[in-house]
Amino acid sequence: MSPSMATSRGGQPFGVRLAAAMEEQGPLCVGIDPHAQLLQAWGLPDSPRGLRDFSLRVVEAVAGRVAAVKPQSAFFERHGSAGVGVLEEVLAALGESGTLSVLDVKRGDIGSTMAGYAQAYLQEGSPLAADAVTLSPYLGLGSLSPALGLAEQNCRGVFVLALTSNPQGAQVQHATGEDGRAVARSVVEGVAVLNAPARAAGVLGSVGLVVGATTGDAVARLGIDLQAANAPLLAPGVGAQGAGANELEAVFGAARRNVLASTSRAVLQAGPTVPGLRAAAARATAEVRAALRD
Ligand SMILES: O=c1ccn([C@@H]2O[C@H](COP(=O)(O)O)[C@@H](O)[C@H]2O)c(=O)[nH]1
Repeated sequence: MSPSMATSRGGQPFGVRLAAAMEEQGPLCVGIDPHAQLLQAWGLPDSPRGLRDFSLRVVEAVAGRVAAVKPQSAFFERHGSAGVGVLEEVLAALGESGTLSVLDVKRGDIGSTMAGYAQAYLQEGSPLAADAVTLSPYLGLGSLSPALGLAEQNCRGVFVLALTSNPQGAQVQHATGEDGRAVARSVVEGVAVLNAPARAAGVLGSVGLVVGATTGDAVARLGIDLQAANAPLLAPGVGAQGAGANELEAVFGAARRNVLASTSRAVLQAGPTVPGLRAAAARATAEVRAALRD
């Protein structure tokens, strides 16, 4: 890591920085998901220029006002290299604003390929580096080691998919492994081991989990102890997918203080004006703060 970049994160692990941001701004992450329909609704072309206007307007509206912002890589990639260039600009703008970026790319692969992804998203100086990145453990949690190592080295974080917000996820995540544990439970327990040193130090770990706010009673039913994981819990599914305050409280229970609730369309639909977006983000923050913190 270059000394200047290390200094810019104050040498603080991602989990510590996220915990502070959630305390200060409230536990909300706003997603930047520039769907073609949203670009149209905002009166923007479905092109890299429209993508750029859209995304930088969201950054202007919410940076410094929410704990984190989560660009969805797919909506940038669909515009090819120009779209990826816009994603680089968005990540740079978030970095300059001091707002944590969570890049939603759900990467997972083997050995040297995973190391390549890790360098793309977690290496100092990479144009696509984010404060944290989403990862898929379905090639085995151990296959994520290159990303876990680089994230730790650079005070960045990861969010490992455990129980995703989509109903289809249950087919894989609720399945029982050879040891009798559900796959999702094995992932959570593996992450608990990774976060044990942070727990011993009395701070939130930097290896997070994705647990959808739409997952109903799955956490309890599968015998998952989220609190024991000492992990930041990224909770998509709030808003357009139907989850709200009640679902957040029911899904996360005693682990609710570690939750970063994530919503995209529910805020983005309030555009295209900056005040409109800001007001929607403030309403969402108040709702999730009441559910998770009060
Ligand atoms: O389990 C998951 C993991 C990621 N997502 C992503 O979050 C947003 C949700 O957008 P909304 O408009 O708030 O529904 C999107 O980028 C998904 O890919 C998820 O929904 N569930």
